[in-house]
Amino acid sequence: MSPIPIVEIQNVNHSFGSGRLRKQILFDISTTIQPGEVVIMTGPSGSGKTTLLTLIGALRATQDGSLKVLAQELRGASESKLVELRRNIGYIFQAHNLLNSLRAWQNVQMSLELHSDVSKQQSRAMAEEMLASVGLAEWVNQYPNELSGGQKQRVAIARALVSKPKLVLADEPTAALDKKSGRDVVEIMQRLAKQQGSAIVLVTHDNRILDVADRILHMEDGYLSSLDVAAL
Ligand SMILES: Nc1ncnc2c1ncn2[C@@H]1O[C@H](COP(=O)(O)OP(=O)(O)OP(=O)(O)O)[C@@H](O)[C@H]1O
Repeated sequence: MSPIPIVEIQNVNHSFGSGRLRKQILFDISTTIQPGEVVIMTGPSGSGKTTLLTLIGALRATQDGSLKVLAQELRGASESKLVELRRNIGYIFQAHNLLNSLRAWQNVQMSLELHSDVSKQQSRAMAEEMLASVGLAEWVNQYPNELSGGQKQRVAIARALVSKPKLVLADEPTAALDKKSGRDVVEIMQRLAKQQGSAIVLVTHDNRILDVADRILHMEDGYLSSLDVAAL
């Protein structure tokens, strides 16, 4: 029996605006993402990548077609279902939104607070362990302002992964990083995804990291196609 897909998208269309200003951005998108898969989405600016990522992340309403995440249909789902689902998704977005008044470990611990089955003591230990696994064992007590861009991004990754989400969505996670930090960051994500059996969907313009992908999806003018990884 094949595993239950993490993401199942069928014939999704998406438009912004209404009336004469209505503009279709996504056209007939279909794809399936399996547990443990690292999927990279590339494509020119404005082609619709972030729109699709936010649809998958239950951050905007699915208008047309079917979009299932962790076997839950998002189209027509109630807000409470969507809130529940979002707890199972790790988000790593470009502006890492760390809270400057909190230490690194507290920023990571925050995302465990939604999980009522974890005690404060446990969640601190889990946060510190996750920071260690992204190479920040010595930095758990620092505030974001005391960290470099690459280190902040690693804190954001630790925060997204500490609750072991089944799905991780990352929008340009390496954009602000130098070559080595960018490489480190995606390799950490890849390793943790494989260990935890999570799926990762990563939007990037950064050609240097394409080799971490199991599959590359290319978006062009709102249409999605698969690129052959072996041919790259
Ligand atoms: N809230 C919105 N209202 C209206 N149009 C929008 C909205 N969000 C995005 N768009 C438009 O949808 C199109 C696709 O945008 P999207 O951000 O998905 O592209 P992208 O491929 O992620 O681009 P980039 O690589 O520059 O981030 C663009 O033409 C954009 O202007």
